[in-house]
Amino acid sequence: MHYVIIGAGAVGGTIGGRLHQHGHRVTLVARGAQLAALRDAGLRLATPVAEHQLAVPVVAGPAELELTPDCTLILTVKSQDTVAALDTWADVPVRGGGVAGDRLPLVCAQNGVANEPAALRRFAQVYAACVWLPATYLAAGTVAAQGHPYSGQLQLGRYPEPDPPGPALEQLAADLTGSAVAASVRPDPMRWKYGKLLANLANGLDALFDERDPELLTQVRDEGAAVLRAAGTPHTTRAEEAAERGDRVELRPVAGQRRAGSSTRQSLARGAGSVEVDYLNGEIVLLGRRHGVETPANLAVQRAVRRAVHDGTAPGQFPVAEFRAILAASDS
Ligand SMILES: CC(C)(CO)C(=O)C(=O)O
Repeated sequence: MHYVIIGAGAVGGTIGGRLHQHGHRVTLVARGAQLAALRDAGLRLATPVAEHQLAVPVVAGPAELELTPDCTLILTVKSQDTVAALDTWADVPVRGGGVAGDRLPLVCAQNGVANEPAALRRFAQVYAACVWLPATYLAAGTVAAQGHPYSGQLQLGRYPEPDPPGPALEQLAADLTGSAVAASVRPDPMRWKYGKLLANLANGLDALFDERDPELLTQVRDEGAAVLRAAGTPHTTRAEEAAERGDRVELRPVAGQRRAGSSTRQSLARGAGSVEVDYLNGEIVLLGRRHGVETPANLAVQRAVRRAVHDGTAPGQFPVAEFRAILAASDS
């Protein structure tokens, strides 16, 4: 199997680096400074117990890579970049005939629940992966993965459910687990992804404020749960997720590094220009509107994070009074 990891940030870099480190064929797809650094010096993957310098092949896009029938595409870009990535890859010819969208499996290893339906417009074989993988993009070419002894945990399954998973997925789960990323094949991956969506509603708050406001956090999660109830959408519980993780993925310090917070906070910190909030708190807002449930706290988080991106606000520094005003306006 040749794993093509589209998006070489913290999650893509860790998954790709771990697979490469354990002898699997991997190509990373990167852009900008990350591409230049990876081409120049390879990937530096720091873990709680070691630092690995990995010469993982990297490309800028399909023009530099021949797709073959043994390729599995793993999408690890942020949700707001999914459609562009699908546009780039779906029509790429595969050696022997046909194009990627018809011939190759595509795994959505991303936060949120909007990627799989988008992928299904362009790819016939779509898989959902619920990813719990605490990692930090430290600098171009350098990623720290804080999970130990496994760097992360994935629940994988076919999309739409309950189609049978297929050999590519079984193989991926085995290869990941053998590469320090614990993975299991499930009949209900979207149930896991909706559960994770509720957890990820904290990402925006973590990006906005240094101090955690437990009431606000409860409010965004309660709204999320109410919306999923109204929609009749099953989701895993936090207890179920914690039990599943067990002691397989313990958070441990990586020498000299402090965890840089949620992926949304990290995007804001590096001035990424866009963040995933429309697909996290914004997904709850969308579902609330569809199902007649008010979601003022999630709407306020979505609006405030978008404003922080627009204004270039540093992570944690969003003025509380301004947030309260946005919340009051969202509540009316
Ligand atoms: C909680 C975590 C780190 C797990 O992967 C995550 O999903 C995120 O920060 O977006």
